[in-house]
Amino acid sequence: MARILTLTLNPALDLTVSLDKLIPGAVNRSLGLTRHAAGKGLNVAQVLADLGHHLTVSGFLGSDNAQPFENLMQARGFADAFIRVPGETRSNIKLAEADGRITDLNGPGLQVEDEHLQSLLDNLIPLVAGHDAIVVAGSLPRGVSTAWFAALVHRLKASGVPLVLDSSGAALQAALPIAPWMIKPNEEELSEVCGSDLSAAVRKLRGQGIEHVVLSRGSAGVDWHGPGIALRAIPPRVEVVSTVGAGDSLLAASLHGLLQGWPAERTLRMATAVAAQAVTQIGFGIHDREQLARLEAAVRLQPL
Ligand SMILES: Nc1ncnc2c1ncn2[C@@H]1O[C@H](COP(=O)(O)OP(=O)(O)OP(=O)(O)O)[C@@H](O)[C@H]1O
Ligand SMILES: O=P(O)(O)OC[C@@]1(O)O[C@H](CO)[C@@H](O)[C@@H]1O
Repeated sequence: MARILTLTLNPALDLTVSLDKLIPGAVNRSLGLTRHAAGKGLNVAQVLADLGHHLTVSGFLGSDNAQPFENLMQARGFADAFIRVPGETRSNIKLAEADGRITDLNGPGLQVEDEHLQSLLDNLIPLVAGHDAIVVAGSLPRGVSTAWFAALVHRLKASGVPLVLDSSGAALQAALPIAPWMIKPNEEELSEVCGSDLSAAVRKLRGQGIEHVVLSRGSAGVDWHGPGIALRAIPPRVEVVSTVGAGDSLLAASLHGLLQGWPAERTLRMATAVAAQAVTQIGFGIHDREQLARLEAAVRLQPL
């Protein structure tokens, strides 16, 4: 199995509040609260670990509330390469309604100073060569400029290790010209940075050297454009508990199939099933192999 490095510059404690129906401006009675150490790169790492890979996880972590993250890393056997920064890692609030609607309230994140940026580089760059793939995922905390981020992505790409990127807004925009090996935007993220003609955007991105564009389309499924690959996957209907992390699960399982050298159809079928399973749960990872096999059998694939 592969050694994979994930970078979560802006991790979060996900506080998921379950409630029947959200009425903004009213006193709402919740049904329950769950708390997970999370953030896109860490979520990806959990799915990859369940698929048998060895993980190193990096990014910035607030030293005042690092315990849940340290517990996760220890329980999962992740190599901890996070740089500690004074303060608290943000808490992101997810309001999960009974009909499956999710409202995200994501915080801005830690204040990162120049010394922490330097520590991250000093620590991360020597690690890169020992890995088979790098995943850079999520937003940027305060103090991390898009220019610094782009320079980092550039260095990671120059290492020659396959680089996967999942970000949004200005960070995504700044990193696209560097042409990561694979990107996984959702439709909204791609149209925000490339305009509303998504087919033209995908053609342009592929033309500038991005090998795999995995475009996630929520409950409508996934379009995957790659070398000799133009495939759409339509997931089976599932009972939605929380869509948080569905994109991370899709990315992780797609990377798994690619690293295993599987045919595109097998990879996309499995990744779509892993993502569909993710929406049936709060939290991250593959917990029910039988359900996964049933979901896989029910994924429909079409040429694009
Ligand atoms: N209701 C659903 N039923 C089945 N599969 C779903 C559903 N919602 C999402 N998925 C699967 O999860 C994938 C990722 O979802 P989405 O496009 O919402 O990603 P995302 O916005 O990056 O998610 P997140 O950032 O919350 O991880 C979709 O491409 C699809 O395969
Ligand atoms: O604010 P970002 O970094 O864009 O996204 C953070 C986040 O919403 O992404 C994950 C789901 O993909 C959650 O665990 C986490 O709270």
